Amino acid sequence: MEGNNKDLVFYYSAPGKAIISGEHSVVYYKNALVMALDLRTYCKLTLSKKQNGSSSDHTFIIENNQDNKTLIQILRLLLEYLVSNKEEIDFSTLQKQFPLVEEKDLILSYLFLSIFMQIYGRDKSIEDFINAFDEKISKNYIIKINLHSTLPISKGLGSSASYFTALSASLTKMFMHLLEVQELNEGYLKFVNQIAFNFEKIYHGTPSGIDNYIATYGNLLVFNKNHTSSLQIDKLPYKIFLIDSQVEKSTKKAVGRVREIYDDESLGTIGKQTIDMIGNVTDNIIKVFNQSHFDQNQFENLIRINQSLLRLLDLSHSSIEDIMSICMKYEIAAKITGAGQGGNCIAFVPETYNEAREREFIQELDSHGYQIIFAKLSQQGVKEETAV
Ligand SMILES: Nc1ncnc2c1ncn2[C@@H]1O[C@H](COP(=O)(O)OP(=O)(O)O)[C@@H](O)[C@H]1O
Ligand SMILES: C[C@@](O)(CCOP(=O)(O)O)CC(=O)O
Repeated sequence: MEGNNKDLVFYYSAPGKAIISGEHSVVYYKNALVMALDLRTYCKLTLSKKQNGSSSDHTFIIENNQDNKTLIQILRLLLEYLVSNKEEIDFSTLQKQFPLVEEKDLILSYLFLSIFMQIYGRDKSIEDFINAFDEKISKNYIIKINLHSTLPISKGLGSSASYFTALSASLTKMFMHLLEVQELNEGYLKFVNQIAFNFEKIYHGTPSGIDNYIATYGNLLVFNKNHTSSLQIDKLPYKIFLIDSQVEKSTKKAVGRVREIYDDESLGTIGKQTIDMIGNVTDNIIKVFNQSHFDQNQFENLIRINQSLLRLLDLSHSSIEDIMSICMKYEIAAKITGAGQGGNCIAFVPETYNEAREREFIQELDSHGYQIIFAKLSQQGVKEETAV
């Protein structure tokens, strides 16, 4: 927390991710191997004291680089609605209550108030909540939110989780400060991870939780819906190329398609077996990482098998197939990363790969119109940034 001119700044960032193996099967309680990327979403909250006599209309301002927009004043109405409803509210019910509010504004307000209410304490009365909200926040402060990201959005690299995690991290610290809460029962990171997970559900329906987990904790992790562990590896023996298929994808749709195949009795157990095999491939990849000698050949075979299995689940696309055939031509192991049907592919270019051939590979992808991001593993999950 730093500030100029008496403003207080709460500035946090969270990374995106690339799934090395185990997308989709992770939804079915299999292990997944996931790495945090050095591409992040940054959320800077600036808390300024209101001048005497200023109206309370500008409690909440979202600053984008060019575009300044005041969030509509639904916060109080939303707060009244939330505190008067004791059951868990699903987002579609909430949307019906506030039909005139744009989805993204409603999500942001809901996130803001969810964190406020949890930190203030669920056992308080409606009046307590409203008074605390007015006294500690809306009467006294203007909160500016500045968000920016180095992560491509909606491309299978976990932008939504990185966004929710960075935002939750900053808002949590801000409310802890405003409500004079020193510590959270479950601990700060666990709290942030849980909030980000709840908001991922709004976008994705039934997310496994992998994206928010890696955004919170960073590093290279074996993630399972029931447990997680980190893998200690200083450096991958590969350069990571993230290749954008330029095709829009929807995680909800892709996860739904896999569910259809999984549940389709006319297909027998093909769906289930494919998910089991992806789980198996992932466990074998994890073994490769745990061995004292990293067996590149075995790793690359497993990545190719993984891609074939994802294809079986209808997660490919003609552009993805095109990328795969270029990778095959250059003998580079690659697969979809994230939900598939579009978005990004991950290609593993060995550190020892011939440089001239690597340039040709890049040129060929480029000539087909595919953009590449060269990404690195990030050890760090959510972290405080220095305000300038
Ligand atoms: N920096 C950001 N600012 C605002 N919204 C964001 C940002 N990053 C992600 N989002 C939200 O997340 C959605 C993308 O979610 P999703 O399709 O799951 O992406 P990804 O594949 O990157 O995880 C966007 O449509 C947007 O609503
Ligand atoms: C397909 C899935 O395994 C990963 C989705 O990743 P993304 O939303 O494409 O970044 C879904 C999940 O784990 O929730």
